[in-house]
Amino acid sequence: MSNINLSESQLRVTHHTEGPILVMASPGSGKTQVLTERVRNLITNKKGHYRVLALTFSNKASEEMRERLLNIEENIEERVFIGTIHRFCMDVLNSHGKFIGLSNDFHMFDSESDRQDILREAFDYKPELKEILLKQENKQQFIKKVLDFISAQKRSLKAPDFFEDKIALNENQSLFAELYREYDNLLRQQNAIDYDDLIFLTYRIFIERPSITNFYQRLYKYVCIDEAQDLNFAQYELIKSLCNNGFNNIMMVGDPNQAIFGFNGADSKYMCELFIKDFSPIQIKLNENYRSTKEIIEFAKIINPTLEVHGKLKIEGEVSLKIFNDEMEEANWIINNFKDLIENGHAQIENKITFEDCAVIARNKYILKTLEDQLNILGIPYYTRSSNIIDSESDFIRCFELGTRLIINPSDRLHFQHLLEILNIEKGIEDIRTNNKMNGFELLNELNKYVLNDWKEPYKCLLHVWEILTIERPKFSKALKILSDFAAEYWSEEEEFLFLIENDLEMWKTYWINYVKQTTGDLHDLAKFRNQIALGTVREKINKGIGLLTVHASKGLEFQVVHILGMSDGTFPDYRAIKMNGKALEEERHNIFVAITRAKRVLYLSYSKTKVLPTGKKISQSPSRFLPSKFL
Ligand SMILES: Nc1ncnc2c1ncn2[C@@H]1O[C@H](COP(=O)(O)OP(=O)(O)OP(=O)(O)O)[C@@H](O)[C@H]1O
Repeated sequence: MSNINLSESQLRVTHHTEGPILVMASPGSGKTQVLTERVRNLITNKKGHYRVLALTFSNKASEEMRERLLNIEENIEERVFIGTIHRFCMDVLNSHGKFIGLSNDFHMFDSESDRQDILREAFDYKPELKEILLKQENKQQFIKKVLDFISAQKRSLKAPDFFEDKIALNENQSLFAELYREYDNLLRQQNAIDYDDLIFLTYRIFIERPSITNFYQRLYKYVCIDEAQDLNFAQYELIKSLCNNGFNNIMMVGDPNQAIFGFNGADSKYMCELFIKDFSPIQIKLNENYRSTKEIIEFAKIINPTLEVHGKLKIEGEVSLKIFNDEMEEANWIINNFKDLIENGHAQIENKITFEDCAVIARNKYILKTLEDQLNILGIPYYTRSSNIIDSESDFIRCFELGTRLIINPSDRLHFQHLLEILNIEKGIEDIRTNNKMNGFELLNELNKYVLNDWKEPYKCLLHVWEILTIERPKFSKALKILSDFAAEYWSEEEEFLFLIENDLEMWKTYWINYVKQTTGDLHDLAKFRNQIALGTVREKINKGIGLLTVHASKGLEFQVVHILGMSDGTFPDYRAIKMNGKALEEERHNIFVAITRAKRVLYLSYSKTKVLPTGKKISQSPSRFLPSKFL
């Protein structure tokens, strides 16, 4: 049991067991807290062989919930699935993907560049399509447009064949529909799926295979969904398809004022309107704020006048606006202020302040660049929370990584091509390319014949390692040790090169350790490991130093001191949203609302009167329209 005394309304939520429930609550009111406590109650108080499905919005939120629950029992995973909706879908597809034609060892093409390469291949496939691409003035933009279209279709749960009998399509729509079909065919030929497929294909399983849906309903007696205001159509329909046939122990928790994923098709109407219409849940509101000081809550009310919230902290706190001449002055002030707070403390914060208590939040990561550069120069610790998949930086480990992809999935032509590019092999491999009878290791072994001088020795080591990963159960740590020993000797004179390799190996070691921690002994499997990397669940969790966060990455977090920089019109709110107005501008208001409500005690906001654009042009800036006039 946690040592927090829950309020009466919070207890109503945590003690609720049967039937649907909707908890709509403001920032800092304890949504995550009650969700975790309810899961704890469900798994400790009830008897029977069921599990709880707790779906969170980010890996970070799952980790937090898992950590809070770990003190109940060690094998918490046996009683509850805690993870993102994408991770849950990955599990369903791993177990039941074959019922909709996926092979057991399917692979996820996780990066945007992989998707672009597949689409380029689709253009190459038919001369008439290639011609259309060649005619485009901005090919990159066109490719992006097609990929956005494909994503949008998958998010609307429309398969390529949806367009087949549609006579009314215009020329452009027919072209995009054809590209969608080709793109999906190419993915499947390579035994791969993309990120959007996770939801879409799982939805198909639940719709097309009632016996599987029924199995999940019996397994998971209770479904809990955090940050439900950010569900999109496909995610909502997926949850609904899982909870059909009278299964209704579903809980949604969220705050419509914090809906900030509109660009992803998310809309709080799925929680606020459709969930109510489809499930008739009991509704509980939590309106007490346990996080922030009075001044911060007052400021949040100015940004969002509809906010009904009662602050529980008696402390005043501080909110102030700083105006600077340029971005460099702004960055230096932030750094000096943090140094001062750490050295001398703050009247509104009783304990000593550490770098980890402080965060800087911006509308997007580019706004943080000047500050990040300065922190690097001064050697001040900071971390960012990027959602990007990090590739190995050294060619040697990148080859290792690409080879392991081929071991998992020999049909993966895309990454085979990337491997050829690094090894600089252009000719002579047609017979390997077209031979689809070889397994991954045989393919890599065959490639050995074509490896050129500089790569001969390193490739021999790679082959040895790949063989270990193929014939034994994956001894991943042993493989990394062999690579490390080889590199230390072979590149002993090339310090810089060796440094990159060691860094990459360190990263892979962490990934593997985190993966092993998350799975039970005999399930370790290279394909599943690769897919967890793609989902970001095994990434290194760094939170040492000052947090440098975008608004989206700051979701659900809290800090003693928050500094929001770049508070100029056009930056925050973003100029595109200003142009679009309406819903887009309203979502910007949600963004600023999320950012300010991360602060517990002290909140600084700032903007600079001038800014230098990437073109080198200097422009002047005016304060954000969201800043209250009493501040200016
Ligand atoms: N009853 C309570 N008494 C004291 N502290 C509480 C109580 N409920 C929650 N808290 C604390 O308040 C803070 C905010 O809680 P939590 O993160 O669960 O809020 P939230 O509603 O999920 O916030 P947000 O939507 O802004 O992310 C946490 O530090 C939590 O431990």
